[in-house]
Amino acid sequence: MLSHKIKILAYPYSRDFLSGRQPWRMLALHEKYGPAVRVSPNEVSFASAQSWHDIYAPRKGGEFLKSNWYENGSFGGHAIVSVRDPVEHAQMRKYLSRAFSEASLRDQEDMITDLIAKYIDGVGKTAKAEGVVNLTDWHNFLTFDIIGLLAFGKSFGGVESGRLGPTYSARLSLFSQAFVGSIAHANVMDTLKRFPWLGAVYLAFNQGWLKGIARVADRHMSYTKKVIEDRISEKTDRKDFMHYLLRDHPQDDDSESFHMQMSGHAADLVVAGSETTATTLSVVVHYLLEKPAIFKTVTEEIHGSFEKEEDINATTAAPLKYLHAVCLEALRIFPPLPIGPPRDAPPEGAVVDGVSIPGGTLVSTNPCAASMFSKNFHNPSEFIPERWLGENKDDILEATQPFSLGKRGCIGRNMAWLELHITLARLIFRYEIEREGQLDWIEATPMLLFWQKPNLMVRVKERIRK
Ligand code: HEM
Repeated sequence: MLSHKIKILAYPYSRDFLSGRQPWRMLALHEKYGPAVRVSPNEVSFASAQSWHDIYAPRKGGEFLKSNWYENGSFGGHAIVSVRDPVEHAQMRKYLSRAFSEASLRDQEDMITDLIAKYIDGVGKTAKAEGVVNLTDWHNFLTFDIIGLLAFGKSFGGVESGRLGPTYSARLSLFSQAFVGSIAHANVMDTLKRFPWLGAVYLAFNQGWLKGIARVADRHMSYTKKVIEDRISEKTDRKDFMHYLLRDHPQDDDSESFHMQMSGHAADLVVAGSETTATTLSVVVHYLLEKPAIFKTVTEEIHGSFEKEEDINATTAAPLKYLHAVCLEALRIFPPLPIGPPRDAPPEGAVVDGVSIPGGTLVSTNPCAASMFSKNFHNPSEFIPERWLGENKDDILEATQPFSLGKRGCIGRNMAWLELHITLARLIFRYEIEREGQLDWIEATPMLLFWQKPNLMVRVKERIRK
């Protein structure tokens, strides 16, 4: 039995999920009912620092494993993000870790910086030609290009063309269309699983639509597999992810299952590593434009630290304390992964944040709710980088865990930090940035598994350095 401490709600969880406002509805429920809320018959949502620890950190006894929600995606759940079996995952994580080690990141830094330099130039050129630039697009170009280059051996050509030009549309359009399709598929399947009876009725009336979505997901898989086969047969000494995966993967063969697994990893890396980083970049710029005093402080920090833009690299940008605090605050106020990563309670049950949870119950910590809960942060809707600097007795900082934690925590967080630090430091070093029009970021950003980001229209002008 679920502990008496939590209320049972007749809550239209999946309807909210499809409406795009689910993270904010979850926050409202937590504000009303507390840090543990039972959101569907077999599911409890949490919003506390302790729950992050209890559910996701390594623990003695049975673990909380990824739920069957992860099987909704493509490649049948046998790639790094979606695999559920802990033994299979540990094996994958071990050989993937080498592609994400400090040494590998150093090998990859030049490739990443080269794309960031193209992004910086491209933003300026577009502003000159068109007056305004949509930074949301440019952050997508940049982060998809970086992961494209590292995971597939080919950038999508976004920062080079700066528009849906022939190379870009041929590669990214197909991929992103397929990507969105596969996410929509995952979303619908998730909703149907929660309400099997309703699901059966729904499916009976919507066969064509569902088949359409499944076809797009299939296209995603075939396209990914083709690109990976090209990469596997390419002779190159480029130190991209595939270099390490092909070197360290235990199965040294040319079989269909080997190709499928490499394709699955590459697809998972694109999904996990591009949208999330692009969201953070846009959220940082949005809030800097909202808060001129904060923008001024971070600009002074960057200008006080560098003489030339080329001096900004992973080693020199990482110590910029205020910039780092700005990024942490962006990750708190708008967590890039908007859903609570779902886990099954171990068969013998467990205690999460003081609540007894029976075996098999679906649990998660909701990132938005935990990051914005008034019991965790003072003025939670205010963008205050100072929370992350010096002593802080007002906030429970561990309540926000944008990269999650434990064995299934983000393997790419060092790479994400590298991208955030260099990109933002170089952008702010080179340009004065002004907003064009108005934007309420939270209102304008629905969530459909990933955030559907609004346009971030800005004017940029090269700074004249004294
Ligand atoms: C700001 C940027 C990022 C954020 C906020 C973020 C967040 C997360 C979160 C919350 C998880 C746990 C997901 C879950 O339990 O379902 C995760 C896992 C993961 N992330 Fe990231 N991520 C970011 C960037 C990246 C990058 C750049 C890469 C790769 C290039 C990456 C690769 C992965 C992978 C492979 C996993 C699955 C790890 C495993 O299960 O062993 N992420 N990330």
